[in-house]
Amino acid sequence: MATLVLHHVSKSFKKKEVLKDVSFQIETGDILGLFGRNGSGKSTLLKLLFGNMKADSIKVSMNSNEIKISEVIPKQFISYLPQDPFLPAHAKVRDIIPMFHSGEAEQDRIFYDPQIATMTNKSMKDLSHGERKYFEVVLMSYLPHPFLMLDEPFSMLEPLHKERLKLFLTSVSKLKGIIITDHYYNDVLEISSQNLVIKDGKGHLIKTTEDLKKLNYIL
Ligand SMILES: Nc1ncnc2c1ncn2[C@@H]1O[C@H](COP(=O)(O)OP(=O)(O)OP(=O)(O)O)[C@@H](O)[C@H]1O
Repeated sequence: MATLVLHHVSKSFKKKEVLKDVSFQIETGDILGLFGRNGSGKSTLLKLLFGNMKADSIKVSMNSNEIKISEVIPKQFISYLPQDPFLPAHAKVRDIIPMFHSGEAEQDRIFYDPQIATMTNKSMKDLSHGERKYFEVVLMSYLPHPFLMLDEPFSMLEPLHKERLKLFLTSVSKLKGIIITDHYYNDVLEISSQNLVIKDGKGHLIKTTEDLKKLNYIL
């Protein structure tokens, strides 16, 4: 069982204060849904936590010990799927799997996933947006990191892939804590155990779609 606590993160871009005060705590077994309108700071929050963008202030604890953000990647605390493509365009799916997973069992799980088995000979550039997303999520999910952050994993997925991915992420969450930000809020709410809306730079814990209305995320 692992616990990740983010205390009071803040970030401004020049005079624009995007995040003023956002905190949360997640544990193995949790799926945290992260919502907010376009430009509210969701992707920024994930980048600050991963360490590929510098926060103005941030405090993170892992299992009650404060950690440095610079430790997140080398110590394999959190894996992160960014919104934009990050895998080499000309590399084939079958060659990418062993780049991320040296264990035979993990490789086989990914190779023999029914959706991925049909694309192993294709290069990343030849996958559709939905095929690429599905592959990236599965690739990241089998990493050993106790926490996983997914930026828009459901974007452009066909309904069948989306349903499969929800089942898959629910099973992955038994072994790790997951943070998902996605505007497909109904899909996220279906599998999440906690939900946070970022509005005016602050985090608001919510429970229902009614709360999303109150925070002007939906009508
Ligand atoms: N590197 C940067 N330099 C300047 N401003 C930035 C930078 N990155 C993000 N921003 C600004 O910070 C704000 C938050 O951006 P962010 O991408 O985190 O929003 P988001 O909530 O993920 O939005 P969306 O739902 O559209 O993906 C936006 O106004 C954006 O323009």
